[in-house]
Amino acid sequence: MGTMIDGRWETEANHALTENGRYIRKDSQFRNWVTADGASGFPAEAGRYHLYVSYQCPWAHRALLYRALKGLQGAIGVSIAVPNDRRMSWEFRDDGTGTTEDAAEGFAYLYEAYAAADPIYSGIASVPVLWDRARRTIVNNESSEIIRMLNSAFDAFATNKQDFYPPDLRADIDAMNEKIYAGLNNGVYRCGFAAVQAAYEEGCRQVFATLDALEAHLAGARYLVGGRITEADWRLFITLVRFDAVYHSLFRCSLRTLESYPALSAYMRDLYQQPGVAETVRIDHIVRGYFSIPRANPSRIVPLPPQDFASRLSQPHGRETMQS
Ligand SMILES: N[C@@H](CCC(=O)N[C@@H](CS)C(=O)NCC(=O)O)C(=O)O
Repeated sequence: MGTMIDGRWETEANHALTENGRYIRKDSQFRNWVTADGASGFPAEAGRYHLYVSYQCPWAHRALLYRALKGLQGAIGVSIAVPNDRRMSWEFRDDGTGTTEDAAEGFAYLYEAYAAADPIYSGIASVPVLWDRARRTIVNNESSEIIRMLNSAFDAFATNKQDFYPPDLRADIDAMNEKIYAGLNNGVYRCGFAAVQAAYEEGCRQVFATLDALEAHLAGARYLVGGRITEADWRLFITLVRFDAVYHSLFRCSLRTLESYPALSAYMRDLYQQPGVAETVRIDHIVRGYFSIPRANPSRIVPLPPQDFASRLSQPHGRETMQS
């Protein structure tokens, strides 16, 4: 898939992904913050910041979701990558399926943004990227931080000022996030990218132990924390919505389908039906992108996307009357 070494894209090079057969995710390297008051050097402004994303990627999906939920489409632009094998890193081109050229900077490939931000950058060129058009640099490439910025720093331009990380629920949200990250968001990757049997089995059991616990919790509560939709729900949603189409099959999360969990699948429909969410879910890009990852699928034959996906997610969820 290639990677960046000293500011150049190297098609044949790869950074180590596993240790003792276990998949290890590296920390993101650009960690600046946009703030409402600009004290960080990156003041929130309309038209200044831009998101580089792919509909395939669950981490990028977090950023796209927040842009839609907060009504920031008018203030923050977006470039949508082609969900291909990333031989040259993520590519920006209109392939007729909803991908785009890069209207902000004219980058053909995402590595160009990383090289512009740091001429000696080494590491993966990942989405999402929050890009500053004024300083021509990457502000941040860590989705968990990008969504916190979109949640509050841009409220002067947001059509929805709802706070998904309210102060009174922060400790509970953080605790829930940790479980969901280890057991699911990253847990499915520990299954899919394990290099030895024992690492895969350990990852797979953790994924389903986490799903089982969430099923029990969501049978008695409409949302994860505090009886309202919070960041924890959105961070769970992006993994659930991919589960049956790619994690169950390609990543060998094989014990059960998500659809066989009644509470979790109704909960997923509930979130999918919130305003603005459905447009951010492109199951065709998700399937094509994951099955184009060479180390996960050497033949790169892409299955046809699941039938009636959007209409099944639009069915009644029956959770409106739940007490908490
Ligand atoms: N920690 C990052 C992870 C982002 C990430 O892993 N993105 C993947 C796509 S799902 C990527 O762009 N990978 C590029 C590559 O592996 O070359 C975040 O949450 O923002």
